Amino acid sequence: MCGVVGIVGNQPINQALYDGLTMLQHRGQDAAGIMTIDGQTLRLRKSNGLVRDVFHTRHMRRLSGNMGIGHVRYPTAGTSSSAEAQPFYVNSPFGIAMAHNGNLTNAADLQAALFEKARRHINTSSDSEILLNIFAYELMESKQLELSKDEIFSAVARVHEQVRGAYAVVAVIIGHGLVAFRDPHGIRPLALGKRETPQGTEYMVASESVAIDGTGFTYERDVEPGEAIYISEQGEFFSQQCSQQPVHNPCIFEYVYFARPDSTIDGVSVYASRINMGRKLGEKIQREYSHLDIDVIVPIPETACDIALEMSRVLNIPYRQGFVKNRYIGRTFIMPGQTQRRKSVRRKLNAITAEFKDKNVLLVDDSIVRGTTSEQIIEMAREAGAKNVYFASAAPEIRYPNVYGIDMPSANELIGFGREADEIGAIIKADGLIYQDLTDLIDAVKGENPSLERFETSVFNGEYVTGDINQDYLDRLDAARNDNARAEDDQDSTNPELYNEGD
Ligand SMILES: O=P(O)(O)OC[C@H]1O[C@H](OP(=O)(O)OP(=O)(O)O)[C@H](O)[C@@H]1O
Ligand SMILES: NC(=O)CC[C@H](N)C(=O)O
Ligand SMILES: [Mg+2]
Repeated sequence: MCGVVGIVGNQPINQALYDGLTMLQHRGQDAAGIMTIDGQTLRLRKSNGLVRDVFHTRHMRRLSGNMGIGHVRYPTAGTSSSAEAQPFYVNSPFGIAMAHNGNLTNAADLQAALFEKARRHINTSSDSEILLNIFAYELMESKQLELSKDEIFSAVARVHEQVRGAYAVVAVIIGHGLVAFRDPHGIRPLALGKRETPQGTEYMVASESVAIDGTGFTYERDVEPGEAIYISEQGEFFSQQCSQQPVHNPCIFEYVYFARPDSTIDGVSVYASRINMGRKLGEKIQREYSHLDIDVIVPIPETACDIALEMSRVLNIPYRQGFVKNRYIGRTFIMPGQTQRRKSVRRKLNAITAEFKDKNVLLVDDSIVRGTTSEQIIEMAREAGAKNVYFASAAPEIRYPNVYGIDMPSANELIGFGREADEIGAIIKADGLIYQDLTDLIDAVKGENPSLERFETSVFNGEYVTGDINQDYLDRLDAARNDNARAEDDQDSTNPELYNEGD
């Protein structure tokens, strides 16, 4: 799940882009990049690493100009090579840079079509470079030396007709302005903000509203599914629905895990939805598991803390922070390899022995994906002296791969694949395992915005909203992107960074 930002200002925006990316760091820890436009020149810095490590003072000085975009990356296609860090750049037409959150499901077909019809070369294995080239190709359709807003919007409409999957995009076009658009299902989030200055209005687009709040902009609204926004260099604002049939299916996993609790996505406060998840899960335990003798509820930091606190209220059982999180270790789930993920759990979380000794503990997490965290945490609770260790997950069993921007490409790597709760419980060695029901999870989010009728819930029920995913597709994805295949790919990925300005 990457994070994107874009700003059209009337003063240098490098610092605001940097600050926005810092507030989106939880969406991608692998690489970061910023591209600005200064007059007729695109200025770039991108590399592997956290935002604070990628941008030093000398890079920030280079990123001049009043308009630009930024990206934090969590790879879901291609490799982790710095050559695939974003934004990507293409020189024709005009000079375009793009940053993308999501994952395309017909990338291979698009790449072949691009070569057939336009002899366009894609230099990396990133789906985002393909998306940029499709957009560039469609902008080429206009034969004028200057693009009108209508030509930009019809180019986005043609992108929607060809591209399948999830994409929330920000792009800048030299001599024109910033374009942002969201796929017709609105799977990945994209928010719009504004800031008034004596020189006029400045605009910001970002994956989450938290980046808008944190940089002194004011959150206005979300970009609609299928909608495109164009803000010219002069600060004129235009928007248009570019899809014939937008159907809103926001990814429910944003609310479970990805997004920060202080963000609002599609009219839903992420924090409030997590409180609702805690309430629903607490009520299920009250209804169906009242025989469990629980002394204490302990969250697995960090995302599950809000959920567990609400469960403690519903169940009237004390909440204790039995694990301390090392604030210098990042999120485990979005790390690129299983070895790294396994090692990180113990480095990241440490038990406070007294909180477990001789107690029956209910551990609470937002989700169980590969089981990396839950298995080790239960072991740690036992080592700390717990009597019985129960485990509750605020998301239902994750049984199916994700193809829309969450790196779960292989069903075999999911602990919930083909297993029922008691089998999963036996593997993670829990004395009891309770999952949220999918209807309750949906109600927890929908309760905050009843106008949301559908969600992207494929990891729980195997229903893929774009309608183009079959078993054959999933088998190919598994073969290409399971952990072993990826380790080999990453070793081979010595591809030079074509457009980077170096260190
Ligand atoms: O079953 P697994 O494969 O271990 O994945 C699920 C775990 O990973 C995530 O935590 P993470 O450490 O990424 O971030 P957090 O600090 O925001 O909870 C999530 O909150 C679960 O704890
Ligand atoms: N998580 C994402 O949104 C990833 C974007 C893109 N597919 C990449 O791998 O770079
Ligand atoms: Mg966690």
